[in-house]
Amino acid sequence: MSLPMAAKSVVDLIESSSGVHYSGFHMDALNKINAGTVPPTTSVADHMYNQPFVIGVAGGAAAGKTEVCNMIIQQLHDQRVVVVNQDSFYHNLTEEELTRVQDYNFDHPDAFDTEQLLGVMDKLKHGQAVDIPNYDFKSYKSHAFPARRVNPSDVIILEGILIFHDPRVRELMNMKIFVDTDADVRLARRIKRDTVQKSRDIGTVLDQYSKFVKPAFDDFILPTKKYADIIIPRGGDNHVAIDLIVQHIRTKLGQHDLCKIYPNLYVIQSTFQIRGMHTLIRDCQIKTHDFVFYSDRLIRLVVEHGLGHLPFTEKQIITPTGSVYTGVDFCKRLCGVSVIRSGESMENALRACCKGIKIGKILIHREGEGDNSQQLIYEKLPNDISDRHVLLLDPILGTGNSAVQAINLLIKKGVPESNIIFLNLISAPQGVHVVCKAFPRIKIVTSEIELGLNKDYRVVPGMGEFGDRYFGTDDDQQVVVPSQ
Ligand SMILES: Nc1ncnc2c1ncn2[C@@H]1O[C@H](COP(=O)(O)OP(=O)(O)O)[C@@H](O)[C@H]1O
Ligand SMILES: Nc1ccn([C@@H]2O[C@H](COP(=O)(O)O)[C@@H](O)[C@H]2O)c(=O)n1
Ligand SMILES: [Mg+2]
Repeated sequence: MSLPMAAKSVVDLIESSSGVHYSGFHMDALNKINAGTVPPTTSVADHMYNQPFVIGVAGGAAAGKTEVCNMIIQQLHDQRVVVVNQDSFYHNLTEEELTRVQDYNFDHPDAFDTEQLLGVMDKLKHGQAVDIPNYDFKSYKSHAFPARRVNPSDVIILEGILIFHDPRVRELMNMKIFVDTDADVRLARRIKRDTVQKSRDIGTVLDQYSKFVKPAFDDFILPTKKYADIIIPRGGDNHVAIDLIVQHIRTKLGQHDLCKIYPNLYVIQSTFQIRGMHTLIRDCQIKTHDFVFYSDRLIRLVVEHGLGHLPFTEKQIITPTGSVYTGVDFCKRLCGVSVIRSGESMENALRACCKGIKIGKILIHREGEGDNSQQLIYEKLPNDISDRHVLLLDPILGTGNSAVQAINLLIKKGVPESNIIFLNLISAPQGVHVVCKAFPRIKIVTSEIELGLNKDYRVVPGMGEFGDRYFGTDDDQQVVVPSQ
């Protein structure tokens, strides 16, 4: 698919994204677009997908790597996380090797099929599902059990004793963790695990340990500790380390690439609740009352987040226990401005948060579809707006043309650019570029960044004509349902 020049930079940007949600856009949607059943967008390339956040977890055998991975997964409960174990890529043994399995070194880098692992990671990073062998430690075979289907995810954890050994594998990782557990503890756990789970006798376990496991740890595993970004002593017992790691991953996942380019763009932290609400209101089949209910919930979150960016002053009060509480006082010089008509859907949430707030209005007419097709029709703003912080309300940022008109008007009225906070439910990258480039000091708060704009300059995946859907005037609206 060829791309217009203007859209290319957005595609490049999206390609390099480190993984926040692009409005639930997935490969099947891309396939439909390629098949012509969904209108193409101005910013879709064949290789567009979310780049997962890849975490490497290395450490000696029985150090607690799996335990650490499980704890990370549990704490990242609102993200799609998948673990890829290096064990899955053990080479199958030849008949001869099988007869003398006690002489086989399972702790040597050559025991693993690293090319296959790289192939799997390449597919996952390109948004494709993969089938990963399910290695059987008892029969030493990688095809004894059915393969495990792994879908592309927000976070991929690559776990294994020698996962830092090959530089090509290391390069895939955004974060490297080394689980550093005392050798005696590792040996004790290994004896227990191998005798109970693998039904091996203790003599065999100890022979393998002294012949291969310990030397390989010293020669190959320990030397990779230097590549780690984080070393976790005591493995899964180290709750502080796990908490810090999870916090870091959350920050990275929440940091959209656009946010890195434009520090004044704030995408609210995605949770299952937020994605669930987006799923509902984006659904073309939803009933008006549900659309309003879930839009209101999301709008409230955006408004609350936006209010958090207002300046504050310190305030001390006395609590009923007679204690002094040092808190903050809300910013009082504040008003809202809604862009008619969809912006009016955000007024209730603003009123609910800011008692008695003044709300002005701007009506911009969209004439034609291209650039510079907007016309200011009406405005009614508080007289003293230049002294106020302004929360500009428009649920959808598309091309950015209306937003630029509205912001220009506010600036003409004397509002300092840095006093404007633009609140959206969804924002197209194109609009973000246009607004942030024209007004680098305003803040944009949004709940999701969209894939882009279609040939009609409509936001996709989008949610249609927001005002019509919210105010129930969308009865005769055509809905394009992509064929399956
Ligand atoms: N913090 C811990 N306390 C007690 N036992 C643990 C702990 N972490 C792991 N284990 C046990 O030790 C064994 C090895 O842990 P595992 O996480 O599978 O290690 P690895 O994946 O590094 O080989 C398992 O049987 C596991 O249940
Ligand atoms: N057939 C096999 C294959 C591997 N091992 C041992 O497993 C250890 C790696 O797994 P971890 O979960 O502990 O990382 C490694 O030390 C191999 O010796 C085995 O015993 N049998
Ligand atoms: Mg393990």
